[in-house]
Amino acid sequence: MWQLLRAQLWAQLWALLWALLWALWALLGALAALAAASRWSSGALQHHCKMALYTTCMGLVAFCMLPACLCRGKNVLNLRIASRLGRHTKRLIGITYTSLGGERMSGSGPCVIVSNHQSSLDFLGMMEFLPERGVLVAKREIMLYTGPFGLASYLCGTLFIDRRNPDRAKEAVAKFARSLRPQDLRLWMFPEGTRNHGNDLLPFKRGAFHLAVQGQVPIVPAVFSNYSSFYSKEKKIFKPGTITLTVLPPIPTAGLGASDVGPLADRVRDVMMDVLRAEADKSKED
Ligand SMILES: CCCCCCCCCCCCCC(=O)SCCNC(=O)CCNC(=O)[C@H](O)C(C)(C)COP(=O)(O)OP(=O)(O)OC[C@H]1O[C@@H](n2cnc3c(N)ncnc32)[C@H](O)[C@@H]1OP(=O)(O)O
Ligand SMILES: CCCCCCCC/C=C\CCCCCCCC(=O)OC[C@@H](O)COP(=O)(O)O
Repeated sequence: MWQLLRAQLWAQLWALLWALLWALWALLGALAALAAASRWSSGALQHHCKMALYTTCMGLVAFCMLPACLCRGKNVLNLRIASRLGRHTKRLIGITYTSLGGERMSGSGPCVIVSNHQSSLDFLGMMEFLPERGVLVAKREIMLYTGPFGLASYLCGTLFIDRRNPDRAKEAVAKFARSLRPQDLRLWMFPEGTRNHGNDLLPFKRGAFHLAVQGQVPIVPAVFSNYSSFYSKEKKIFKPGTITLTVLPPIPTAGLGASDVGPLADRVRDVMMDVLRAEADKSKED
């Protein structure tokens, strides 16, 4: 009797899971079709469809990688799975990536990569260019409030920052800095600390630079080209377009201490601003 009940329960669970998967599949197909069709209709519809498609794909990737991640446990190698699966989403939403100096990402050994942050699309850029043993920094809310994505981000060894508690954030940074060299990590961080849609850079937070100095690893500055001409959350546009990541030569931190962090951050911000300015001048000429 009990065995029959258990078998029935399993059968129901499987049926539910299959129904869920089919529903998701149908949802993805519908969103992709709408995103493609909306090319000829209002920009806002296209924006919403593509964003929904992007978020659903990332959620789905997170969901699908969970069994493998749970078996391996918390490990930065799990992020490779997200990168290999997640990067194909670019085709569905019409984004092409190119890079200049991309070989510097993995070639520099353990390092802190700092890049500008224009929108949530940058997560896709990170998946595209993720170096070997890459690991990300994220606000704590991502782990707490994004379901399977949050759990996957935890299992990928992400460094979570509690922005409402800077002392705790600094402690987490100092602890992580000690593992950069021993674990051969390339930590990718947004020194602006939040999204910035403009064609400039916000003042830099200091965490990334303390991390590099404490861990005695170089800083690798990387600049996503400004894509506000084809993607804008405010203007509700999301047309096809190309994003270029320019990776600059590593800036060493060997021998630097806490008092050097300010000038180091200013220097890195300056070289990144130069890239954005040069790109803006070039697109004016074209
Ligand atoms: C498919 C699914 C898979 C899942 C994959 C993974 C998903 C991941 C998602 C990825 C997408 C993610 C998307 C996202 O989530 S984007 C948001 C990500 N957040 C960040 O990247 C955080 C950036 N913020 C910082 O780095 C801040 O500096 C922190 C938070 C650390 C401190 O905040 P605070 O407000 O305090 O910062 P301040 O910089 O104004 O500095 C103030 C003073 O403190 C000094 N100070 C600073 N730091 C340190 C330190 N460490 N040791 C000693 N001192 C330190 C500093 O020198 C200054 O002093 P002085 O110099 O003026 O005397
Ligand atoms: C079974 C699957 C069901 C699907 C459900 C979908 C759930 C997926 C949830 C989340 C996917 C999000 C993917 C994009 C991640 C990008 C993160 C990001 O860019 O966060 C913003 C942060 O930088 C700065 O935030 P603030 O502007 O400072 O505040």
